[in-house]
Amino acid sequence: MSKHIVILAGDGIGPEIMAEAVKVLDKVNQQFNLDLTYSHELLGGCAIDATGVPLPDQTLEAAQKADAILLGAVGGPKWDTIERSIRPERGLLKIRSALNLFANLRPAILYPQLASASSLKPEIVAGLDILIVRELTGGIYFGQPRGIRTLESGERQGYNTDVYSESEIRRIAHVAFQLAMQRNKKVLSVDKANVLEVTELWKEIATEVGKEYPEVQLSHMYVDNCAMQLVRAPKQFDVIFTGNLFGDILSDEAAMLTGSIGMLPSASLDENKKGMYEPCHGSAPDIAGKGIANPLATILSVAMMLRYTFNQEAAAKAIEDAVGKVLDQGLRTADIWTEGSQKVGTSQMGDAVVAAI
Ligand SMILES: NC(=O)c1ccc[n+]([C@@H]2O[C@H](COP(=O)([O-])OP(=O)(O)OC[C@H]3O[C@@H](n4cnc5c(N)ncnc54)[C@H](O)[C@@H]3O)[C@@H](O)[C@H]2O)c1
Ligand SMILES: CC(C)[C@H](C(=O)O)[C@@H](O)C(=O)O
Ligand SMILES: [Mg+2]
Repeated sequence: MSKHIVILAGDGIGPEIMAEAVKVLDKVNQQFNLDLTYSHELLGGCAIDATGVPLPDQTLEAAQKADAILLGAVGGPKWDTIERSIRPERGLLKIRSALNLFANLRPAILYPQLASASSLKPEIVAGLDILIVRELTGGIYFGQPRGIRTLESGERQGYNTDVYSESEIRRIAHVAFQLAMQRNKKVLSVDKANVLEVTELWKEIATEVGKEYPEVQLSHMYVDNCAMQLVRAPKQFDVIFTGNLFGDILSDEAAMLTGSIGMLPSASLDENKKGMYEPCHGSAPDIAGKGIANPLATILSVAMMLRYTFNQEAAAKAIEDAVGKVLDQGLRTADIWTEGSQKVGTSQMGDAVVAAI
C-alpha cells in the first residue's frame, strides 16, 4: 500500500534545499520500489502571505493524514515584526504540538571527510557520533502564562513559564534510553537542577527511568558545563537527553562540530513513530536565493524518515552512503568548503547525491 508524505518547503532557503531532497526521494522511491506519494502544503511565512496564518487548516489536516512530513525551514525578516501569535515560528511549534511530536532526535555525526571543516581540531572531532534527544512539545516553549505585560510603573516585562510534568519527562526518557540501547549504552541527562526546580524533577525522573535500563550508564550534567564539554571533548558523549530549550541550543552547538549546521538532520516523532523530518537549521535569509545553501541536512533528514517511519533501512543507508561518496569526490557547498575541495552549489550537490545512489 502506498504511503504519503506531506512536503512543507517553507521560506528562505527552504524551497532550494527541498528541491534537492525531493530529487533524492524520487530516486530512492524508484530504486527501492517504496511506493511513496507526496504532496506540497504551506507552512510559515509563505502560508502567512497566502492565507494570513502560518499553519493553515489545510496544512494541518494534510499533515495529520500523512504518514510522514518533510519540512525545509520557516521564518525570515519579512515576518519578524508581525503580531507574535501568527509568526512563522508559531506555525512550526503548533504543528509539532498538534501532531504530538515530542521526541526530537538530532544526530551529530562527523563525516570523516569533513574533519578539517569543523571549527575544532580534527583529533577532537574525528569519529564523532552523538545523538541529542530533545523534548519538543513541552518546557518553556509551551508553558503558560507567557507574554509581555505592562507593570503599574509603566515598565514592560517579558515572562515565560518553564514547566514539565512527570509523564512528559518519562516518555521522552524512555525514548532516550531505548535509543542508547541500540548505541553505546550511555545517556547523559542535561539539566540546571542547581537552580531550576523544573529540571530538578527532570533529573529525578531520568534517574528513575534509568533503573529500568540497567545496561545503560546514566550520568548527569548541568547545561552550562555540557555546553563547555561539547567543545572541549565531545566524543565523551553518546546520547544527550534534555529539554526543549537546552536541546535547541546544544544541537546548534553540536552542529558546528560536524563542520556546518547545513549537515545536521532531525526527526521529530510521536508515540507511533509517525514523524516530521527537517534539517536543524533555519531559513538562512542571508544566503536565500543564491543557490549556495547546503542541502545535505535535508537529504539526510529523508534518510531518517525512511529509517524511522518507513522501516526502509537499506534505502536510508543508500542515501547516507551516497552523501559519503560525494564528500569523497571532494564536492563541497560553501559552508563546508576547505582549500583543495571543489565548491558546488545547492543543485549540483543534490544531483551528485542522486548520481551516487
Ligand atoms: N526549523 C526551522 O524552520 C528553523 C530553525 C531555526 C531557525 N529558523 C528561523 O530561520 C530564520 C533564520 O534564523 P537564524 O539565522 O538564527 O538561523 P539559520 O539556521 O537560518 O542560519 C544560521 C547561519 O547558518 C547558515 N546556514 C543555515 N543553514 C544553512 C545551510 N543549509 N547551508 C549553508 N549555511 C546555512 C546561515 O547562512 C546563517 O549564517 C529565523 O526566522 C528563525 O526563526 C527556523
Ligand atoms: C524556529 C524555532 C521555533 C525552532 C526551535 O526553536 O525549535 C528551531 O530553532 C529549531 O531548532 O527547530
Ligand atoms: Mg534551533
